[in-house]
Amino acid sequence: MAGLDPVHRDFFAGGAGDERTVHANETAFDRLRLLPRVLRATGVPDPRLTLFGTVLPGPVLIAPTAFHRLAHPDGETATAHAARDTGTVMTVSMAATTPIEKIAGTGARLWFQLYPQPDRDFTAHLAGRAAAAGVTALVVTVDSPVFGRRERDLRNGFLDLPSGLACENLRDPVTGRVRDIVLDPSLGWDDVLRLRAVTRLPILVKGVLHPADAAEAVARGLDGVIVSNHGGRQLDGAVASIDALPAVAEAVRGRVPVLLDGGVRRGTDVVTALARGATAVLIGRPVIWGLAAGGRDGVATVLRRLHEDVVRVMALCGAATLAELTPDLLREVRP
Ligand SMILES: Cc1cc2nc3c(=O)[nH]c(=O)nc-3n(C[C@H](O)[C@H](O)[C@H](O)COP(=O)(O)O)c2cc1C
Ligand SMILES: O=C(O)C(=O)c1ccccc1
Repeated sequence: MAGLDPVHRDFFAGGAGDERTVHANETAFDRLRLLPRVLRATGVPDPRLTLFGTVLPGPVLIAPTAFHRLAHPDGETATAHAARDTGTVMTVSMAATTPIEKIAGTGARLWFQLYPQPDRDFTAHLAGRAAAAGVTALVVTVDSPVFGRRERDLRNGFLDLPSGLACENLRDPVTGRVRDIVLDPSLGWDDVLRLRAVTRLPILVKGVLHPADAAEAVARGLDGVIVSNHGGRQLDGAVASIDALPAVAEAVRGRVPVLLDGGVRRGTDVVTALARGATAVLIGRPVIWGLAAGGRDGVATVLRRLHEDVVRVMALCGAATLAELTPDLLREVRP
């Protein structure tokens, strides 16, 4: 195995500023301890859930991450094969280095993430292209009016993909050239809602931390909320995802699914997030590390181990189903 180029490792691992939020996403779980129930005769727990009408084998999905071909030559195709092998959903990044049609050829369940582009026609084209390829939901990332200041990348001079790799889904249908991703500080709710007119797919907003924004998303008829600080890569100093979750779940009141990403590494983290009100979780970096270490099989191993761990932790907590993961199973302790 070639191993990751240290510059690319920094791109994947790193975050904004002092990486306080990167760190906080993981350490915030340390303050939350489980209060297990006993003698509940659960048998083997059932970790399945239904999301947008589809039964998934468990509550762990793949978060959108850019540039998989920097981690492994098979790139997003390998990740998608692993998603297919395990039955989970892969959220394909707008910054994928493989065309969505090729990723869809694996037969995996896919969602597609996008940043609405100032060129509205191109955004509509992209949503239509993803839908035509067979994705079953759109994820609109709303925490990126500008790029976070990623100091590792600045130090390393990592600015762009090496030649031979490109954001294949940004190919202009007319010119055939790959467009640059434009982050748009003028983006508003109306820009997200414009996607409603071009697709019947469920639309989730990703990157919500404030409960008022979650309430707004529901009020505007969006289909799901992803509590996320972009893995600490955007606003350094933003609250850890798991700490933003309770207020968001309270604001949403079960009207739409509330997903969470950021710092989820173990079955205990998954169970903690669900007990705090998440419907499901997504993982970002663990997928990249599995991909870099072993391609399709590496990602499948990460997904399978986490899945098995979730089932074990459910059993140890006395929970037969995900619905039994409730806030009474948690205690907050002093660090
Ligand atoms: C290398 C990398 C690339 C990412 N690219 C995207 C992206 O293209 N679009 C997006 O919405 N989020 C992106 N994210 C954020 C992830 O979707 C997710 O929010 C985050 O990785 C979750 O935290 P975790 O890595 O601690 O699991 C990226 C994260 C990483 C680490
Ligand atoms: O790295 C990221 O977090 C990210 O979102 C991204 C988006 C577009 C291109 C490269 C990275």
